[in-house]
Amino acid sequence: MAKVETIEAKEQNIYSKIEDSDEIILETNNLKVHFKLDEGLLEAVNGVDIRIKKKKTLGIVGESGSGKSVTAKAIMQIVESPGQVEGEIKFRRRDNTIVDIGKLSPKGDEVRDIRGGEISMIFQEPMKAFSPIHTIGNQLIEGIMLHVTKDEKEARNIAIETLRSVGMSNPEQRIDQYPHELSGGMRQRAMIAMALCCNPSILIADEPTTALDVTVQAQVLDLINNLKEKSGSAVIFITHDLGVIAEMSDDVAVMYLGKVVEYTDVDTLFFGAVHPYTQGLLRSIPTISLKNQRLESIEGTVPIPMNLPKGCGFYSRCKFAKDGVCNVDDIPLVKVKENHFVRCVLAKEQ
Ligand SMILES: Nc1ncnc2c1ncn2[C@@H]1O[C@H](COP(=O)(O)OP(=O)(O)OP(=O)(O)O)[C@@H](O)[C@H]1O
Repeated sequence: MAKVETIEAKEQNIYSKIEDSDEIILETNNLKVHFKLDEGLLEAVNGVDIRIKKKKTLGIVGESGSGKSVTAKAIMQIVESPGQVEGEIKFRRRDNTIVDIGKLSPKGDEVRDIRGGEISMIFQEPMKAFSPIHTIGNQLIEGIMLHVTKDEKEARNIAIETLRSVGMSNPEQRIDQYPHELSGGMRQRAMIAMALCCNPSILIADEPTTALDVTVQAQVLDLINNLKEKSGSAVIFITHDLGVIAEMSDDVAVMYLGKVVEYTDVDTLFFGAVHPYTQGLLRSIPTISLKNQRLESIEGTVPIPMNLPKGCGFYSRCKFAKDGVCNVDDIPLVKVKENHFVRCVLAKEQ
């Protein structure tokens, strides 16, 4: 087992920084999103550091409630009230200037310019992305005219070509249809077209295939992979499904209770995971060789991130948890080897 360096990751400057690497297009540093509720302070995202690299996909995986979607919403500056965002969200704009999205006004011009134009998002449910009272074309053209060209005819042509590129048949006619007139798979394609029509530097896909049947799911995943190759965009792919992570990701951040608990490249994740939570997720994937055996699942559920005790967030569900060791202080993310970081005090013993 690799030797664990027990110095806090950040102190060692384990990640290269956006200023030092042309490869990095977005980085978050100590990103926090808290909701002040009547019941107490809900710490949905609690100190997340991620790096998004050009032409690469970062998969974010974890069970429901681990803070994946709220992390994405913070990057887009679309966290609902009463959410408060803290920490840095440094983004390399097309002109190579670096802005801290977290410091921009969520309703200001610069955020609007970035959102939809340079960073765009696709959701699980396409009806969320479309207005039901306007045609697909009107909605695509509006975005293109805001970010790409003021010429309506040119914008319509770009919209048609983008619909064609995502595999929409008959785009010249489909463009004038309303969202409810399209099938689920076609609506998903239209939403991807809307996200891509301005050629974003980053595409955030939040469980984009969960609601689709298996064949359409595979087509949509292929589409995202192909478009990444063609357009050079980076992708943040959010899912609870490790099978999809294997297919889509270059790097992976495993999230639990608002924190990244393991961060590494996709091969190391599948063949050398160290965190007990990641290992539990891996044991719950069905495989052909395990066809007749019971799958293990991680007992219990992700707690609500409110009034949390000190120590490891996974303590209450961890098979290896040690009283007096894991429940004393907050656990830092440590480097186990190059490009592999784990938040577990027992990582060394495993
Ligand atoms: N608008 C909000 N107000 C209050 N709490 C919220 C809000 N949005 C999210 N949360 C809480 O923040 C935590 C993280 O939620 P989030 O949606 O990011 O989880 P997730 O990992 O994306 O899960 P899922 O896969 O179910 O979407 C959860 O406890 C959730 O209940």
